[in-house]
Amino acid sequence: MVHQLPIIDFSDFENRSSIIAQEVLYACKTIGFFYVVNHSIPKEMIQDAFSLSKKFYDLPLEKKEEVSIQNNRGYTGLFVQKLDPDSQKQGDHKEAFNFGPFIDGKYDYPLPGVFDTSKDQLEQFSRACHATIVQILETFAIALEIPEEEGGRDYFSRTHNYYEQDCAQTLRFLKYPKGVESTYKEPVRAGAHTDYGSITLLFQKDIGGLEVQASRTEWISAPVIENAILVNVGGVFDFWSNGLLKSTMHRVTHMPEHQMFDRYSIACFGQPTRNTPLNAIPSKLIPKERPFYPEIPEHLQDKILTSGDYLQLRLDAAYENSKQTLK
Ligand SMILES: O=C(O)CCC(=O)C(=O)O
Ligand SMILES: [Fe+2]
Repeated sequence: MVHQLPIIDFSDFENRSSIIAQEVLYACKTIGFFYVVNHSIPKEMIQDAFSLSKKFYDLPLEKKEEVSIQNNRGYTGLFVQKLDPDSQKQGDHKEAFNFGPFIDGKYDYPLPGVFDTSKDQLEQFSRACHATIVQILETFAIALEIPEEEGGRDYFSRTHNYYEQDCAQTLRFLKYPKGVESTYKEPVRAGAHTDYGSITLLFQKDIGGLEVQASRTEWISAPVIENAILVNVGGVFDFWSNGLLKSTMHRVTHMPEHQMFDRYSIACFGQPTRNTPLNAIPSKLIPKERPFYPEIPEHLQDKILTSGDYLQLRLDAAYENSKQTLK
């Protein structure tokens, strides 16, 4: 069993890519989570994103509700999302705002004024996240030894083109408001779940609370590590790789400091463009047989799903009362 999440150094990426790729593959075959240090997203850019997030959450509720979630973009209030519908009575005790991509300052979903006036900053951050996701996708292709004629190290990253019309990357600002114990009775603040996309980047600020499932019965903490990005494999990759890359359950639990302090985090969910078929990956390391995936209906288990099909199945399960149709 893994007792601590691995920390992988991405410095000098071009020269060290094959060593980094082996470390990433090992982490993803075992616990499915790792921290990246010496990544290429400037510290100030991350701090500025957190400041912007706070500015939005400080708005009155009515203002936030004017941009309520539609097509998986926009604001979700407290208790709306239920990440673990089988065991949660109430929804998650958190607020979230989902952004899609920004293309040269343009976006096609409702944005409140605080974000619209900072759209250049948001675009830079969203693209910096995308660049880091691309690096990680390259490490997958290198470690899986995808043949050159199949696309080599670009095999996965070419399906995540930021410029494509249907680029589905989701950037998400999260807030877990302080003082929860008195009003909220669930044992967790965000239910146990696996992510839906390909790769998730998570930025935590000051306050921990995230836990990762290390075995059937044990959870280990994923503490805040200064200047590190926490990375995990999402459901798309677990399914696409026939279970080689693990999309591991995680949750946000109560911690004593949550009484006194709001917890902010930022997630960026990489997602292959929606029409990407999740068909056999050309690598001898990929298992031939696909394991059973409980989140996929019986009749679709052996079918080649597209990335969009997969995402829609997961969204249907998570937002039981407000259907999030993808465009
Ligand atoms: O807020 C966190 O630390 C985790 C959020 C998360 O797991 C998610 O939104 O999928
Ligand atoms: Fe998650």
